[in-house]
Amino acid sequence: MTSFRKYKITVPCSSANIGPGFDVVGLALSMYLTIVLIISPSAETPNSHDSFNCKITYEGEGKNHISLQTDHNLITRTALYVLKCHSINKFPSYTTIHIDNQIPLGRGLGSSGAAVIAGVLLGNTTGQLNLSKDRMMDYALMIERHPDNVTAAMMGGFVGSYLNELDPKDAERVEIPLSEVLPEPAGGIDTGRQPPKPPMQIGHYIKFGWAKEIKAIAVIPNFEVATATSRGVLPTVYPKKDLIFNLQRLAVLTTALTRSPPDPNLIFQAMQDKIHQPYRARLIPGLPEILASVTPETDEGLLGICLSGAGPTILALAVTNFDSIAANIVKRFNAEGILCIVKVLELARDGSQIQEL
Ligand SMILES: Nc1ncnc2c1ncn2[C@@H]1O[C@H](COP(=O)(O)OP(=O)(O)OP(=O)(O)O)[C@@H](O)[C@H]1O
Ligand SMILES: N[C@@H](CCO)C(=O)O
Repeated sequence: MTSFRKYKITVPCSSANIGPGFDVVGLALSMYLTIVLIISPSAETPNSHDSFNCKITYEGEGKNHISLQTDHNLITRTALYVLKCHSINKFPSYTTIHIDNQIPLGRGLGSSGAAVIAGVLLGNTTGQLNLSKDRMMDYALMIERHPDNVTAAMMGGFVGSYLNELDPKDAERVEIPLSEVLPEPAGGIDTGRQPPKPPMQIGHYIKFGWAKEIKAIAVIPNFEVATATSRGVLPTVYPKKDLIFNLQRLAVLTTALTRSPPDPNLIFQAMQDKIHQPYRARLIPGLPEILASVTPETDEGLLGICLSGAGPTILALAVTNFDSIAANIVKRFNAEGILCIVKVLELARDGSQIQEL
């Protein structure tokens, strides 16, 4: 019989790209997705758990539209994928999952990356699989195929990562619940076959330093841009000069952000991008004007400014004057008729955590 077990899973939000590092760098920040997991020998009420032995409750961002159905919800679909790779088709009876999500959805703050990481941790814990964080990353990378958000959310801090190329046979298996095909449950299809275990060490990462005085101001508009849409507007081929532009800046940026005191002139220029932000401007009213007009000259304390992940959130890195920098960005969005909320966030150094309660 199952013994009573209770855990808390905590996963930070993340901001990917930081200007030139498209699909390469991610920054874990202090806003969290939290799950309280209870595995109990009995159910409080009869029939409260579904055919996967699971009951989900939810509060916070997405409360009114995130599916609580175990085979649709990204967190539990991911956990089921991890379990099925180990020939386990259900959660242990009776599993109750309470999700508290503070990360706004579809705003460029890594909500799906956090959900995928939470799901992998959930699968590992419920299946008692004892996977290491490095091995769990392989599962996360099979689902979210760009490593920037998931690596930051799992490992914490400011990270750079690259992926090994997947064998097309592994990449195309329909049992894998790809995060960007949501909300349609087109991935994670139950074919009766065991899904493929990910190859070992799909991803490789390195944690950079981070100057302790730098905080991240997230200006979060009140509309969503799905990552799939925001990737859909990008070209498939780039001019060589634009790639060189980004590579030069990224090489400087990863070290510039470790230096105390940080140099605003170096960082502001090193956060410029020609690979994704210009193309995404048509999805985000006011974006080019905001990125060009909020500078270290106009706003003392500002180091650099960029689109957070796939947008529409604007991320400003700064050392002082957080409120006035935020107000300046909000004012420019307001002029486009867009309301925003603001969060001043710290680096989340530790990444995802699981704690037995
Ligand atoms: N806590 C959650 N529980 C279940 N599903 C979630 C959760 N958070 C996000 N998702 C799923 O991920 C989708 C948002 O993912 P999307 O990749 O479009 O944006 P994002 O991850 O917030 O932004 P970005 O990837 O640019 O940082 C949501 O619409 C939802 O389907
Ligand atoms: N690097 C990704 C992050 C969003 O998930 C992008 O910009 O599309």
